[in-house]
Amino acid sequence: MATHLSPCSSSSLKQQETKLLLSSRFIAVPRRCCFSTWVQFQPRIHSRNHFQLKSSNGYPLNAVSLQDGLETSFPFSETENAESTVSITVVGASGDLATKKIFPALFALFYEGFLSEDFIVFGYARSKLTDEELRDMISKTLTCRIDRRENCEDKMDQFLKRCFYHSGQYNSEEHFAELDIKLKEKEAGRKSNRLFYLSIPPNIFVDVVKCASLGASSANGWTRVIVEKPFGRDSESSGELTKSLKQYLKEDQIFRIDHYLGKELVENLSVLRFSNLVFEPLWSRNYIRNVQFIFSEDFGTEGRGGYFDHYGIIRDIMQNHLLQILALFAMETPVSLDAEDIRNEKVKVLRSMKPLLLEDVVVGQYKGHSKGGKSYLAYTDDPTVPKDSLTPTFAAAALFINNARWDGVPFLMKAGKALHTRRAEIRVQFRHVPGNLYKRNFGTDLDKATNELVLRVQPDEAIYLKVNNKVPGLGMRLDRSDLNLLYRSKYPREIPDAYERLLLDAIEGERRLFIRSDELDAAWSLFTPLLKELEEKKIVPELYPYGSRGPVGAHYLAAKYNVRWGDLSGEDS
Ligand SMILES: NC(=O)C1=CN([C@@H]2O[C@H](COP(=O)(O)OP(=O)(O)OC[C@H]3O[C@@H](n4cnc5c(N)ncnc54)[C@H](OP(=O)(O)O)[C@@H]3O)[C@@H](O)[C@H]2O)C=CC1
Ligand SMILES: O=C1O[C@H](COP(=O)(O)O)[C@@H](O)[C@H](O)[C@H]1O
Repeated sequence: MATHLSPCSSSSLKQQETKLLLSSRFIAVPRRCCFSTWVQFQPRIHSRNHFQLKSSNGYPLNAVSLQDGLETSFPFSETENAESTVSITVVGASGDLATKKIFPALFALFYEGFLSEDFIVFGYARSKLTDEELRDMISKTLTCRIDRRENCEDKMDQFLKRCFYHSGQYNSEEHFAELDIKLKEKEAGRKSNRLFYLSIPPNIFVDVVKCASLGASSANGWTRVIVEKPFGRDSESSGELTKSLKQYLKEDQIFRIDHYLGKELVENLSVLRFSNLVFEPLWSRNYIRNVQFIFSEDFGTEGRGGYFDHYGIIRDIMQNHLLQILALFAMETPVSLDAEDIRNEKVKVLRSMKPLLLEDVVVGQYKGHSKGGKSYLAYTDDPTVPKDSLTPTFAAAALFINNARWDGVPFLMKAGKALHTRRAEIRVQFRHVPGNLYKRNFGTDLDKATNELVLRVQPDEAIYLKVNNKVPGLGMRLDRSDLNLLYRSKYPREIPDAYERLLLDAIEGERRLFIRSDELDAAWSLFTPLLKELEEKKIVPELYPYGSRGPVGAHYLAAKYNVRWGDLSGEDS
């Protein structure tokens, strides 16, 4: 990774700490440090400068050591940090994602002290709004942490004062040049670091990148662009998108976001695996019988039918969120926690996957249903969805990794809208105990006795391991229990939203949780042939009632590989 680190002895650390107390120019960074787990767990004497920014991998990061996309690089010192500004322009500011997720995440970062004193937020969209109107709109969706409400109103006011709006077309370089003038005014001659968040429909990504990069790039700091999914709809369109983006940006300026990578439990997956001796030795075909990645929502595509019908659940959830988790789950140990080392390992896994066959996939679509006196509309009842749409709102798939570690292990995925519950989890089912002495105590169904590790990503984050134990008392009755790390009991503090982590990482230049273009290519290579076949053969999805557990085809698919879906086992359903 192209970072320039300034080594620092403990005595110079002390000098800098003194400097810190004396000079108000250093305010921004120490506040960040106060909340850093790195500060809590890293030794104080560190070979790197301890005022450097902290990234989500727990290491301090020299965030702007390289002017991303510019030819020259320069070391980033605290002095420069104090004299530089960060602006975040949310393009598509009037939209759903921006108001629901991005502005609230920025506020949370500000509230927690993770944004420097000098940050600026700009909303950009076509809607004609004044600064005040933007503030009014945003203020409705800002929330305070449940457990930390002190000064929240004041903080909101302070945050809103740093938010501005510029109305413009997405394909007008001139309008972005006007934004540039406004940004420069706020930056007041300091070095400017600029982050653009593309919270807009994908058909205008390239227009915006072109106009923003030509009209509003930073002249003296970094310019980065967060791109929301979907990154194309198949290998070809994704390749074209990448090519077009790279006309205006370098790869290191592009931050392709997959917000599932910012979720707490997904972050914890690698920690669990690589920092516990009890798990890593088991992490292979020798002990793991199958792995399941499950996503379900208890609501349909209401309000997003127009978008969804063009993509479907495989592109919306499987090709990105679930596949990214699979790659993290199955990758070999990376050389280090550096972004490139981790992404190299993820790409290797993705490229080792067996082509996905139509016979290993089940698709479904929800139909209308009445329950408890309430009627739920079918997917095709949405006026923005064609009546004869074959777009799947549910899919299940069995995937395989052709490598020594995972040969023959089914990796099952299941994703659906309008199901009976909202849930995202990773389930690892271990093999049966060979020659189990207690076999007869379990009856004929040995599956009931296998260990299962569950990472519940949401809701109610938890990691639990199903183990067998003896029921206390005379005799020998066995039972299954959960060794349960329930986050709300162990860590009563509110868990930050995924967008907070990802925005902070983008600001700090940490790319670990963003998708590199070769990862994206590999992900599309896996799904594109299947998607084409589904569409060319006009495969009719199996209908399932709104609010049900999905099509029965998913059970047959699992059964084909001797698997039972863990979420429907009765214990956890
Ligand atoms: N909403 C969500 O929960 C999620 C969204 N995403 C992705 O994030 C991005 C933004 O999503 P979302 O906020 O829901 O999108 P919206 O449909 O709300 O669009 C965002 C803004 O873009 C402008 N816009 C909308 N349609 C068009 C159009 N056809 N041409 C030009 N401008 C248009 C509008 O602003 P104005 O008219 O003022 O210019 C709108 O406020 C998308 O790429 C989406 O796939 C990803 C994950 C979840
Ligand atoms: O990317 C998407 O994710 C959301 C689900 O996100 P979550 O964080 O609320 O679980 C999904 O509803 C949407 O269809 C999809 O585009």
